[in-house]
Amino acid sequence: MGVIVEKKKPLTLVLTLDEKNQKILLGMKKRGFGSNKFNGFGGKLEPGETVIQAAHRELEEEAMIRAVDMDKIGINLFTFENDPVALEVHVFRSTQFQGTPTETEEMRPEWFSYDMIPFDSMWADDRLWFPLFLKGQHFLGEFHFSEDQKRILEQDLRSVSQVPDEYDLSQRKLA
Ligand SMILES: COc1nc(N)nc2c1ncn2[C@H]1C[C@H](O)[C@@H](COP(=O)(O)OP(=O)(O)OP(=O)(O)O)O1
Repeated sequence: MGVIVEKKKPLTLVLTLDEKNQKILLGMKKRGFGSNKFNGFGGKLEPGETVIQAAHRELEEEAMIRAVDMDKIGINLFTFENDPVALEVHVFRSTQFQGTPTETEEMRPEWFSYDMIPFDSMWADDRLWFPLFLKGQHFLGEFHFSEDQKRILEQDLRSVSQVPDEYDLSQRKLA
């Protein structure tokens, strides 16, 4: 079962929706972790930064847009075979923004219709939690990946009424 997790690293992930036209803004990651995959915009926290501050900053840095609203919709805890550090990814849903999505050093933004989301070119977990996300349902997920980061070996996903500030490792379902 799962892996022994010694610590977790918080990260942000912002997904921007055009609800009127039923479209989602994704970015092709051009470098680093998850490169050559479409994903939302986000990354690590800088020293002294809160999760929400990091979410806004990363969206501005990677897509050149400023979110007007930001709803924390879920947390996904990712573990990998033979790695004691879990990634705690705080997922945000934004429906209004200022500016024009623009290609940056890290990401190439592109809009996709809800029914044409390129799951084959995304992380394997995305097709599992996106349906909850698109419906606006709050969730907590755990995904345990193979060492090569390609396959999900175990997973747990549940709707919650409220998303906690952080993922309580003592409550892990895959422990
Ligand atoms: C493992 O499964 C994942 N699925 C999804 N959908 N997203 C994930 C997964 N693992 C990580 N992420 C997200 C979380 C972040 O938004 C990015 C990774 O951020 P990165 O490591 O690139 O952080 P930066 O601060 O931008 O990195 P630089 O140091 O390169 O600026 O992926």
